[in-house]
Amino acid sequence: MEERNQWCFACGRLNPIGLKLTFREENNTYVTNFTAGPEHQGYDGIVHGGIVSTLLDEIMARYIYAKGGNAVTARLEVRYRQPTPIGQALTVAGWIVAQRGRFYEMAGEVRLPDGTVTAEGKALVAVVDQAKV
Ligand SMILES: CCCCCCCC(=O)SCCNC(=O)CCNC(=O)[C@H](O)C(C)(C)COP(=O)(O)OP(=O)(O)OC[C@H]1O[C@@H](n2cnc3c(N)ncnc32)[C@H](O)[C@@H]1OP(=O)(O)O
Repeated sequence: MEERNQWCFACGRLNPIGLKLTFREENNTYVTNFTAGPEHQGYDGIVHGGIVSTLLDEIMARYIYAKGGNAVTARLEVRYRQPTPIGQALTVAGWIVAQRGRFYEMAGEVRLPDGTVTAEGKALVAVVDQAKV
């Protein structure tokens, strides 16, 4: 991995308050695991919706980044299907739905260990010139 972007809140190795996500690709799907702590909650025991949104944003945009594009999120939609608990190993997955030129239509989800989907994401990810990111 190149040394740029090491302070990314979601994936940077150097960010002391970041989520420090690591990723793998499985069957054309980009995947990370994350266990939220008390510092990530909104209501007691429940992961803050902004953090859930961050997880989905990251998994969808970073998949295109990992494929070599300078990817930015152009649009993000999150459907919170049920509260996401802290203290459980979440699986966050993202995949490509369609490509139109430099725009990728993406989808993603947050799952509990038993497979329950707590949140679904849709995103439009744009590939931009390196000078812009
Ligand atoms: C270390 C790796 C980390 C990776 C994970 C990080 C993920 C992120 O959080 S990225 C940060 C958040 N995102 C951003 O900051 C992006 C900010 N926005 C931009 O840079 C630009 O608006 C950008 C690149 C999306 C599009 O701009 P630009 O390339 O100039 O396109 P532009 O000329 O405005 O639009 C052309 C057409 O593209 C389409 N389009 C452009 N933007 C959008 C959009 N947001 N939604 C839908 N369609 C769009 C439209 O069809 C548009 O035509 P029209 O304006 O007539 O509808």
